[in-house]
Amino acid sequence: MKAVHFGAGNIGRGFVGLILHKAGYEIVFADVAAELIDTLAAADNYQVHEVGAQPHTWTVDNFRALNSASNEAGVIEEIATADMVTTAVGPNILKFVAPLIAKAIKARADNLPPLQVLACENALYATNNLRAEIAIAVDTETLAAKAIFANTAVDRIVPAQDSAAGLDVTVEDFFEWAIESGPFGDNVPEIADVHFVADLEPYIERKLFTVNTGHATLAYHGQLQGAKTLADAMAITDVAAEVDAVLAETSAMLIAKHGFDAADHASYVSTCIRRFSNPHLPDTPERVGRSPLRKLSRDERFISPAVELASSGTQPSALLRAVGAALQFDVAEDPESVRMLELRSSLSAEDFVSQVMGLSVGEVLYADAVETVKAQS
Ligand SMILES: NC(=O)c1ccc[n+]([C@@H]2O[C@H](COP(=O)([O-])OP(=O)(O)OC[C@H]3O[C@@H](n4cnc5c(N)ncnc54)[C@H](O)[C@@H]3O)[C@@H](O)[C@H]2O)c1
Ligand SMILES: O=P(O)(O)OC[C@@H](O)[C@@H](O)[C@H](O)[C@H](O)CO
Repeated sequence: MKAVHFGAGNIGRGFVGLILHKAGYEIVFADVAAELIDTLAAADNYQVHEVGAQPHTWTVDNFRALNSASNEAGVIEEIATADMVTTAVGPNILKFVAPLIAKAIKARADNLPPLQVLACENALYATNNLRAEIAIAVDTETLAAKAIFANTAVDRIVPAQDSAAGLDVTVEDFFEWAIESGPFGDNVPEIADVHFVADLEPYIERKLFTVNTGHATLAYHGQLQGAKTLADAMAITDVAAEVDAVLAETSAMLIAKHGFDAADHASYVSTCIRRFSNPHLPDTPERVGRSPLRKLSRDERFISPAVELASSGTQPSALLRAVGAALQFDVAEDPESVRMLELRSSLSAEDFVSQVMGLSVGEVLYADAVETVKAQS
């Protein structure tokens, strides 16, 4: 079995690559970072160090690496004959990898089973978004015959890596990968570490609105308090209280919407808090808070649950305070942070809320969001 994986970064090598390798796949990493790809192409293996209560080191081998910027044809050829193509490039990058996948689907031999396409990004239904980009270049009949699209929820904290580590990746010991089973019909892939589920929505929403909402809240409030790592931020009483408050709000929303058992959900939340506090994981507010414009958008970790709560008559006060902290995320190396600060000074609070958060005048939460932006001006 062969998988082509776009994005040989942290989650690519430390999660998708590892799990597919353990399931027996040969992996072809495709990335635009020339140095990374050259190093991977020259290596026989790399190691994944799981740190936490149950440390373990895995060796990943049986991979190749191709530069998807300078060798598009090579990547297309690999995808055309692969069983699976996965991505971990960032939700906003999917439109750049889609044309290569589209060309590969068109070139795929009729006698091969459909290509399995999975976007492993932190976003609701990222595979649907990738499919829409691919569909621009492939007719409906070919797409239906030659490809299967499955949404996924991926969960493992992989911090930015020390440059001295080379290809090796340090990751937390926890992981969870849920993939919707329906699109595969009777041919669900055999991947021991994956949880195939009939209905992904509860899993993806629980993950994004617990792990990622809590994580981002910790990063933004923690950075304002001067914390250099996420574990340090968790040790600041006021910051930890904001994380608890935000997760109490999203827990209420998730339990009401998906019918989770309250005790099971409380245990899920406690596990997240423990994961955020992992002292062996050198994670930073800059990484976890990255791309604040994406994180403040309508379908993302703050505004989506806040709208859901406000629609049912609950004031999402902690989520709005987290939004207020996010609006102050000032990291010169992060283009979205720079752009967000420019937009905050060039747009009215009302226009910022419509353009960045996707809320319309008169819509639930609109007025509170405008007040939150004004409070930071
Ligand atoms: N790191 C985590 O803890 C974590 C956990 C779950 C999900 N994710 C999600 O996984 C995705 C990747 O995150 P990451 O932390 O691994 O980031 P990363 O920056 O470490 O890796 C992204 C990789 O994508 C590559 N890339 C960028 N543009 C590309 C293109 N056009 N074609 C091919 N490759 C391209 C980059 O060069 C980089 O190597 C994001 O959507 C993120 O939300 C991350
Ligand atoms: O990747 P982002 O920017 O959407 O979010 C930053 C972190 O919260 C995220 O990468 C987590 O570490 C990950 O989602 C844990 O599964």
